[in-house]
Amino acid sequence: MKKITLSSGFSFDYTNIMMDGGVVQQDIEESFERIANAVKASERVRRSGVVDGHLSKDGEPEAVLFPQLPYIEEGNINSPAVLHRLEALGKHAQAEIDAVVSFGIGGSYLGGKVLFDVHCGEFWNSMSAEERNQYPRLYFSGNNVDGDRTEALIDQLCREAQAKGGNYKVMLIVISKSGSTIEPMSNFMVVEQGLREAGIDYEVIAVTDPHEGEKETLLHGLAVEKNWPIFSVPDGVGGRFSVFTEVGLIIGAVTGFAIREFLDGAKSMDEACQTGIVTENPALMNALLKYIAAEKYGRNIEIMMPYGDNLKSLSEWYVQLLAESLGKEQKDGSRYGRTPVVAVGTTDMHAQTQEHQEGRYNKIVSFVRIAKGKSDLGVPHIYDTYSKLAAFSGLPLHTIMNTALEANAEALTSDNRFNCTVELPQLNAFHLGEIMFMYCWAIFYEGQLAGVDAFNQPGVEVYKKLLGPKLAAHKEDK
Ligand SMILES: O=P(O)(O)OC[C@H]1O[C@](O)(CO)[C@@H](O)[C@@H]1O
Repeated sequence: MKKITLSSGFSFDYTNIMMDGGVVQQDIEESFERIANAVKASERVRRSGVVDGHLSKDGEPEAVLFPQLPYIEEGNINSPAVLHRLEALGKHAQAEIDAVVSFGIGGSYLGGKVLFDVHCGEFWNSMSAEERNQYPRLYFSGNNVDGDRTEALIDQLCREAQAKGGNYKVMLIVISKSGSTIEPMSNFMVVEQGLREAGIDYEVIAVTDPHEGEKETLLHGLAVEKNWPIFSVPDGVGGRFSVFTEVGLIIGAVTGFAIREFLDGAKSMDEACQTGIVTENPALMNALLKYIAAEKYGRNIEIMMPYGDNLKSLSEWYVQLLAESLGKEQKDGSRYGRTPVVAVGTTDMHAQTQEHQEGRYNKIVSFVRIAKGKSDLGVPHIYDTYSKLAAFSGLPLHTIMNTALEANAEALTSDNRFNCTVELPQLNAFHLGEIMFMYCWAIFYEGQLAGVDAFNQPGVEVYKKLLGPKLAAHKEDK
């Protein structure tokens, strides 16, 4: 068995990548120089925030500061004062706010959504205030520009206001690093207008980078003008790494999620990911095997497949992290990239697994397994006269889910289909911090191995340049 297990119980099992017909020891040995360079680069970024070759959108050298995020220290991005301010906001939300609407897209949405799903689950907004421990309902918006959804959201807020019959207050949290992204800003304006027209009381909080290059960001300027409280998307932390900053933590704070435990988990993972011994460093091993699997064995698609409904957004978060970080030009002018695919077990065993099992040999399936579920609900023995139902009666649902994962992994392995499994002892804030930070480091290491700048995203500017004039033309038509 090939597995890295940390003292927390977190493990990364890569047996089914290094199986017969898979990545071999020699592949790893041939990468020793690259590995040593990647480790050196990781030491450098920790020490000085410098990643060789990384430039900002404006072509200026830019610091990379995600490694310091787990550490709550004076002078750090997450200082004690930052945490206290978030906690105070949480208390304020608990005492005075009925519903929060969080506007954001990409890194300004996906991480917060993971925290929400894991902590609150699907039915949070239907629970009573008491069941929510007085924390507000929470809705996301600005993750698209779909007027139908936004109108339905305003209708929902109006219904809630009416049902409460007075004293109903909404908090609008507008999150955008660049401060002018179309999706969150347009939806924010529409919802704000909707609340005004409905006479619903609201307050606004801005989460943004104060400046982009020399210039103040639009959202920052607007917040100053309107006197809205401002939280920050810090310089040196790209959106897809920002779940460990106020961007993600603010969603945790207003819902009562254990943000300190989350950062603790990240810290514990950070410590594990510092060693240059590949067989002890889960992020480095992840990066290395996936890089070799793509470059030498053509496995350049990654199916991210956690088992559990509340983990679908983890898969979506990972998609941005992988795609935006690594899908780009390499230093030598060639191209790199592994295509990420969102999947959830067991659901997608009935939708995607056919292709994983019998399609092209071009993918890795990355499973995430939660060893112990929160619920111990089991299937009752009420139809045991039907042998097909008796076959699983008496079993906890969680056992059925995890056994399905094992069967899936075994089936894939039987036909040389690469797969690996991250296991968390349970799904809590600490282990969530561990797994999310492990993937941040894995992406860093893979960027180094592949020779790409994992911290820019120049490719997204191309369509943006076309979109501006197209929207302007629509305005002229009017
Ligand atoms: O936080 P912002 O600046 O609104 O950007 C949202 C997302 O859009 C992107 O810039 C891509 O267009 C992502 O990198 C980012 O996470």
